[in-house]
Amino acid sequence: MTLLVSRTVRSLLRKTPFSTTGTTTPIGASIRTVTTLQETLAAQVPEKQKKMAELKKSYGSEVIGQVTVDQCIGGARGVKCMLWETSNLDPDEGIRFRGLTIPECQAVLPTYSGKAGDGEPLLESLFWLLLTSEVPTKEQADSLTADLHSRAKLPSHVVPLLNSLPKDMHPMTQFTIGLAACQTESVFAKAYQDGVPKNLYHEYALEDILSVVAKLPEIAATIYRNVYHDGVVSQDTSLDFAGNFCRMLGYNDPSFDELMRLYLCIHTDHEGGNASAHATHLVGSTLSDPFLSYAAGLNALAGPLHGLANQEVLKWIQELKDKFESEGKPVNAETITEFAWDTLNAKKVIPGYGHAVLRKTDPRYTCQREFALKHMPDDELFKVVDTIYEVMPDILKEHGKVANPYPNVDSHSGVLLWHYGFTQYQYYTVLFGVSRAVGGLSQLYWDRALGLPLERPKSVTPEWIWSQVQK
Ligand SMILES: CC(=O)SCCNC(=O)CCNC(=O)[C@H](O)C(C)(C)COP(=O)(O)OP(=O)(O)OC[C@H]1O[C@@H](n2cnc3c(N)ncnc32)[C@H](O)[C@@H]1OP(=O)(O)O
Ligand SMILES: O=C([O-])CC(=O)C(=O)O
Repeated sequence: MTLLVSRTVRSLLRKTPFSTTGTTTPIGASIRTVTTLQETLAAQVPEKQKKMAELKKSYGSEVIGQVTVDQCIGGARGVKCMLWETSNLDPDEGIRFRGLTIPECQAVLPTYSGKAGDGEPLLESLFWLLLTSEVPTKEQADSLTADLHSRAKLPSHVVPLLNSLPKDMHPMTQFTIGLAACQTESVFAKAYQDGVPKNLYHEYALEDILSVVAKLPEIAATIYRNVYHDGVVSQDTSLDFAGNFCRMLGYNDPSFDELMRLYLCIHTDHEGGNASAHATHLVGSTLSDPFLSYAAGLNALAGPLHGLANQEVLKWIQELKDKFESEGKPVNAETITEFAWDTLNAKKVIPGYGHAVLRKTDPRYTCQREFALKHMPDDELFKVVDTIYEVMPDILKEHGKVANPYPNVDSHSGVLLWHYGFTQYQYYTVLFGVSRAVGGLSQLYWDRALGLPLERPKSVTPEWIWSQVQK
């Protein structure tokens, strides 16, 4: 540790990649006593680059899969064609972040109180884990909190731009506009224009990645306060990222802070193939900077088959309640079953159910259910969600089409927010978007550090497929 600390101090005295003055300003605050994120990563990069070169040189021509016509036409399900460092998704077990399941993360990652297991992990802890594959100390997580707070200020043109947007523009549209407008701050884009060599791209990418994650809460909170409240965003930077974000949104309840920590952690990453992560990775592979790359990710997240499903779930539940309450009927297993069949017979999807990879209940659903059992066991909407869970898998099995009849993350997140008075469900996907940046952009760092190339798979025409299958 002593050795590492002195190396940290030495490295702080080098010229930072984004310094325009050539001075020896240290990179952040409170980092002299801990090994910083930047240093941890800098120490890992050469070894990872070496391993990657070795993998390519020794095994580059090994076959790891094949592609069927179904997969080619059917959205590339199961095709192994993307490298993803930060997490892996097992169809039965669900997500592992750098090898750790959600309960394992909850057991080992630093929390707000400082004690692992005492409350939900800090988003900063998970960000550190995803980037470095190491569990940080509380001091390291705190140093990242300080670094993110120090980068949070938006460029002066962004809040006026957000204020000028129509209040009925969807919050996700406003969110991508706000983020794209922050791209004026990209040090990666500037470095590229200045001709920086490619072996240094990842250093500039990291600067942008931290800045994007840091700036998202204020963009998100400005939209929320503008659309639903008075437009005023307050802050409390003595808190962690999630706690401060709750204050910015206008919530001041330690239990809601804990929910936000859980929410932000579990939505970060879901391996690489999901649409928002994939879009970020794809756009980043053109050497578009992290601001623009993640704006692409947000646009993917805004689709109802992906992140927007969380708003659709709440809408579905409200419509269900309205229908049966107006008919003087209770919301129970029987009426939910009736409403589900109405939805399916109208050829619409049941939002929050099914998954492209998972084949069991999403562990992100399970941990949210556990949060509800602990914090709001008697909540009316939680009971509705629980009853939906009792009946829906059998309905979907009987329907006979879905590969996975079980709930995904979006099925539960909304009712937890609703319990705390956060009822503006059109906004819910923005919260998802604040979180997904952490996973998608952690990978983007490694994309640049490992020198991954432009992504450009081969497309084929239907005629070509016919010619192949009829050979
Ligand atoms: C964070 C996330 O992105 S999690 C996913 C959030 N999205 C949702 O909850 C929306 C509802 N779910 C769905 O639409 C799907 O399950 C998806 C998009 C998540 C996965 O899609 P796929 O991998 O194609 O699912 P699957 O192989 O099971 O689809 C087979 C058929 O079942 C249908 N199906 C799948 N899930 C559902 C559902 N929840 N309700 C009704 N039908 C469904 C599909 O539309 C498809 O129908 P088709 O043959 O007429 O085209
Ligand atoms: O993995 C997927 O395809 C969708 C999903 O659950 C996520 O992105 O969180």
